[in-house]
Amino acid sequence: MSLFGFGKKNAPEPSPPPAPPPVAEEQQGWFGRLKSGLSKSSSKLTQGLGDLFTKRKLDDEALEDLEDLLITADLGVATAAKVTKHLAKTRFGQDVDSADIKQTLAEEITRILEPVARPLVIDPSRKPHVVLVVGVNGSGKTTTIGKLAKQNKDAGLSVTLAAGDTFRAAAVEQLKVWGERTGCPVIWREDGADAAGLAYDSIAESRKQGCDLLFIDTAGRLQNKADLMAELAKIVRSIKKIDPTAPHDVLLVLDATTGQNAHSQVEIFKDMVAVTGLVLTKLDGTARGGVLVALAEKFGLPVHAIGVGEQAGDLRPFEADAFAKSLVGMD
Ligand SMILES: Nc1nc2c(ncn2[C@@H]2O[C@H](COP(=O)(O)OP(=O)(O)OP(=O)(O)O)[C@@H](O)[C@H]2O)c(=O)[nH]1
Repeated sequence: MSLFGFGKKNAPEPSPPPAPPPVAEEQQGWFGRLKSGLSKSSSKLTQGLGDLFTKRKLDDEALEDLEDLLITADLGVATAAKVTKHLAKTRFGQDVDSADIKQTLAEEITRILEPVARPLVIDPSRKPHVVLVVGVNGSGKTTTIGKLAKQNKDAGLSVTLAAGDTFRAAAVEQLKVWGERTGCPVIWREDGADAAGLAYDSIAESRKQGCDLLFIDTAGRLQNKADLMAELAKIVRSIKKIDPTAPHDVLLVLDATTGQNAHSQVEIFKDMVAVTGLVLTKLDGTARGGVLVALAEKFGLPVHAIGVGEQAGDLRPFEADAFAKSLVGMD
């Protein structure tokens, strides 16, 4: 069973996987990494809460201060209003301290995140299950593909990578490095080749090889929105010519350090292509991790995975409760 929750049918007998670490140890390790990854985001909130609520009556002024703090922590106006409204209903007039607020905050954030915390489900019987990966330059698309390829390969699936960013030789090279690292074949063309043609060929080739899962990387030049839109539309048309049911997933990779700018990226890409889910990267390098909560509240798109570092193990399925607790700095 993969970390990303798929089942495998008609597979050749896999070699026995290395013994996994005990579940508790493994989860603790990830929770520790998640917590330290989100420490910049959580310390902003924790410090703010500590300053506001040493011991304080929850009156209108306190609620207003809290709402402002949540907005500055990138949780978004709607989420901040929702959380403070809930607190006003349940605790108004009571003496509260920062631990009380953290607890309630974590519960509210979990409630908001739970509906969007959904793993990427791969159906290997599609041969291949096609995942188109989109996002602006530098958001972490190629790295995310590499990490997902490794995890799925380790789980026993055959995985192919297609270097659809045919404009940047460096992007193709980077994907080839991940291909070598993970032992996954990479389908690529010379600079400037037609990305839509490459996408078509990569499905044909994956079919021929009986490959379970295909990731198609794309260029993300937002400098010219019309060109990018035309290119993505052409890629999707081309994919559908060979498999009308594909792409089976369209992942939008967002760099969390861009904070509120992530909202406009979702709007723009949703206009261009039918985005089915999000991956948020670089949550380790930012104090703006709260933006994930605002995105969940606003768009309701599934968040499949989050990245808290550059190593393959630093991308994991998104879990609402662990994220909420880490974000508010709880153990
Ligand atoms: N700290 C940190 N760095 C990350 C994470 N994910 C990706 N990166 C780094 O971000 C940089 C950009 O990632 P890429 O995968 O090249 O991004 P891209 O979207 O493919 O970029 P283009 O190829 O320019 O379109 C690389 O240096 C990655 O190592 C993460 O979760 N945390």
